[in-house]
Amino acid sequence: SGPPGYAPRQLALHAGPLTCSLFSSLWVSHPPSAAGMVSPAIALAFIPFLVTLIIRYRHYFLLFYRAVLVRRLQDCLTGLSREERAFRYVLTHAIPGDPQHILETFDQWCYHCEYLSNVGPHKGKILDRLIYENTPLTVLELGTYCGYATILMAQSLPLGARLYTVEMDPRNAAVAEKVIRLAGFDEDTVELIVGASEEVIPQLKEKYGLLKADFVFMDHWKRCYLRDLQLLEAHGLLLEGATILADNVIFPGAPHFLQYVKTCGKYQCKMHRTSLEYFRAIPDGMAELTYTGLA
Ligand SMILES: C[S@@+](CC[C@H](N)C(=O)[O-])C[C@H]1O[C@@H](n2cnc3c(N)ncnc32)[C@H](O)[C@@H]1O
Repeated sequence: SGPPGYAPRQLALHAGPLTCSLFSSLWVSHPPSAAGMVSPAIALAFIPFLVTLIIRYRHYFLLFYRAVLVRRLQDCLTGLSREERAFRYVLTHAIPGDPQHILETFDQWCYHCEYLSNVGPHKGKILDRLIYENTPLTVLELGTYCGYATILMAQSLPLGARLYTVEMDPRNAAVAEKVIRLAGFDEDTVELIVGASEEVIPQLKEKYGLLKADFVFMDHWKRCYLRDLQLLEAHGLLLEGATILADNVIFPGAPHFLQYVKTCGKYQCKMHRTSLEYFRAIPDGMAELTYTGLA
């Protein structure tokens, strides 16, 4: 799951070299006139290129439209953040105390109203299955957002297990706190920590009593994945055999993180190829790691 702004970045990555070479060849053969005007013939020559670009990357344009443009417009019109708007919808449509119904209500909102970067129903199944198979007692989530994945995991935890979830944005954390309590999870089961992961991780043992995690869900900013995994290792917070599930490693991607986990010798890696939350046409993946404690 990723924040708005990914679509243009992804587009620039794909379209950049092609656009540049096209522009530079046109520049050489037809430099702009003194008035700085591009001739209509050259402008016309671009139309097929633009149409091809739009068709090829239509799903990324749609993502940009829904995640950025609609969001900005609604923010101005309502004076609320989109996460607060989603919470209002959930509050009026979901059954309190029923986590599954709350998740489905979020999904309805995301498919029919506005885009949210929850893990979503398809990748959610992978997460749910791993929690079910591993029966972890101590779970750490990095990036709570609205609490979607938090309640998805919490509902499958074995009795006596504890989930710590870390969110740095206080507005998102306020929404998540309400969602988690609406779903019926108390502070003994789910503890929401408001702060940036790089500050919270070093304090997990002493301040929060998290000695070692046997399941980690990484779903915050992708550029933080590698740094935070190494922080977890350095502070001895990973139990041998722990599972780490990292979302969005294909879109928007976390190449340095993937390179590290594949080469450092401390992890067994498996890739779950899937699609971006609420966008079946955009490929994405989740990396499942098993910490061997070696190397
Ligand atoms: C993709 S959303 C998380 C989605 C959530 N896991 C779910 O599936 O419902 C990413 C969230 O991570 C938070 N975040 C990003 N970097 C962070 C960091 N370094 N520490 C804590 N939270 C972070 C953002 O504020 C955002 O709310």
